[in-house]
Amino acid sequence: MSKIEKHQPLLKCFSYENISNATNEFHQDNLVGRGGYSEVYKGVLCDGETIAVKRLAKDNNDPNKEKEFLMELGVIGHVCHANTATLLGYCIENGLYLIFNYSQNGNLSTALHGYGEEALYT
Ligand SMILES: Nc1ncnc2c1ncn2[C@@H]1O[C@H](COP(=O)(O)OP(=O)(O)OP(=O)(O)O)[C@@H](O)[C@H]1O
Repeated sequence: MSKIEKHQPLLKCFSYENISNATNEFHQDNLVGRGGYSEVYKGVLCDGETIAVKRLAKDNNDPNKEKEFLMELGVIGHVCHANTATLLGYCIENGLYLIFNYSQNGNLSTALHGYGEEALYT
């Protein structure tokens, strides 16, 4: 059992084939956003569920990026809010990936800034 499976037993471990098929091999048409160290792609799973796949940029010069990814997995995995996308799982094949349900509101930051300060307290 991997460290991730041990600490996040409720998260699904996706195969690379699964997320690659869902995003049409990470086609540029499916690119919906860029973060500080990642790219986010929209995808559709076989069962029709729409997902957002956050792909950690391949940058071997910065070991902190992998640490950040694992931290996000740990923190977001426990956050539940109407305006946040739910973390469904991860993939650790051919890179590092976080899989969220696709949210029209984007991510937590977009939701908070988009809806004003009161969103922080509701
Ligand atoms: N679950 C989601 N559904 C739809 N769009 C999303 C989702 N998650 C992220 N995005 C889009 O991707 C963009 C970048 O993602 P995000 O903001 O999570 O990266 P970041 O946290 O700013 O940067 P990083 O995590 O790489 O440091 C967002 O602004 C949003 O447009």
